[in-house]
Amino acid sequence: MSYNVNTPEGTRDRLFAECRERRQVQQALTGLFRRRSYAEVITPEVEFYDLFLQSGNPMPQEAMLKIIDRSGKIMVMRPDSTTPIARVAATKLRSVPLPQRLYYDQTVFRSGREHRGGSSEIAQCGVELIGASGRKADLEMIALAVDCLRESGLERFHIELGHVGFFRELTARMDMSADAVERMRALIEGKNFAALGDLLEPYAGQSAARPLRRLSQLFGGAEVLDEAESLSGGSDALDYLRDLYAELKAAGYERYIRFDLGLVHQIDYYTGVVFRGYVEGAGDAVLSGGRYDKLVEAFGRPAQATGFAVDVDAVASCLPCADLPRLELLIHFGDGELARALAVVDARAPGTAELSPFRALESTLNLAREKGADMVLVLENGTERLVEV
Ligand SMILES: N[C@@H](Cc1c[nH]c[nH+]1)C(=O)O
Repeated sequence: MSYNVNTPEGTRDRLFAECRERRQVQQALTGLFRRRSYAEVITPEVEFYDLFLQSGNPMPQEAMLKIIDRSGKIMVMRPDSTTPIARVAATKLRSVPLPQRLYYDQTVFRSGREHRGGSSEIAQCGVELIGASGRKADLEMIALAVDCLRESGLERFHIELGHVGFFRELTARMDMSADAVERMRALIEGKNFAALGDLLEPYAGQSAARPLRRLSQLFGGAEVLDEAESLSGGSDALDYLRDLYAELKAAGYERYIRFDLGLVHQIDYYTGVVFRGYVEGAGDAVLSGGRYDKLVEAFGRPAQATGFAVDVDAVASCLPCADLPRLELLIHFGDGELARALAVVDARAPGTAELSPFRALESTLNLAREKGADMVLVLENGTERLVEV
């Protein structure tokens, strides 16, 4: 393998149309965030590893890309934006009144996604609503998640709502080690029905074993709340989801909302409603978020919060391909004609005209043929003429 020509695993060059599509989605999302009064923050690309241990691990430590600095400290390429933003809200923005609405447009780095064809560099646009608890803040966030995907140009998508409290309520009723609960969480998250059944086998006599076993299959329309209710015998988390649904329905968001009670999330900091956005026909989530009421407090400022991030490239890949402009005109200009030549380029649609670097007109004409341009504009001694290629 040559290190000169290959990029590291999980990374790649992105060219032309892909860049345009990414920018288009970023513009749509950040425009919407600003309209809803979110202000931008940019956090460092490299952070101390310890930062991410502050309130549980947001992800397995082997997923973080590590760097050792000069003094031997372990640093990581930003694996998540929510944790650094919680740090900022609790420190630099400590005296700014709550709630704070913050947004970001930055990359996170997570390795281990390569084997599924995924990238280690994930361009995210996200929001954090810090210092707001309860249903109004959750409703604002879920409505914004729907509006984001609509604003990006997607039509066939939905947001799946879950609640980590439901899983917690059920596991609290189980006599089970913390380790087994964690293993169970991973199996539910991965919708690994068979292994989940095996894990729960020895606990079959306990009352919450049956709903836990069904958890990874409890997804779909609002009817899954009824099924979950009859399996579990009722739960505060389910009542809360029902209440949110009624309000979202009244606001016209009903067609975008589904439920997945098996959404028990790998990221550790969630404490309440969690949600993911899916585009029909595409496998992985394009949006992910939820309520995290303890993370900001871990940095010294009690503040309940909620937020989400959009995977910009995942959204872009679901949109129709952007048409790249075609070069139509080359400009062949003589001495003293630079300003006029640039004025012609600037006046035309971007990407449709460019300057020829050659002195001889014949070379410019050859270049025009090679690049497929239709015309050459010759600017010489204050005159201009068009030459067909
Ligand atoms: N940081 C989360 C998304 C999120 C933002 N706020 C809350 N959750 C992620 O990358 O999946």
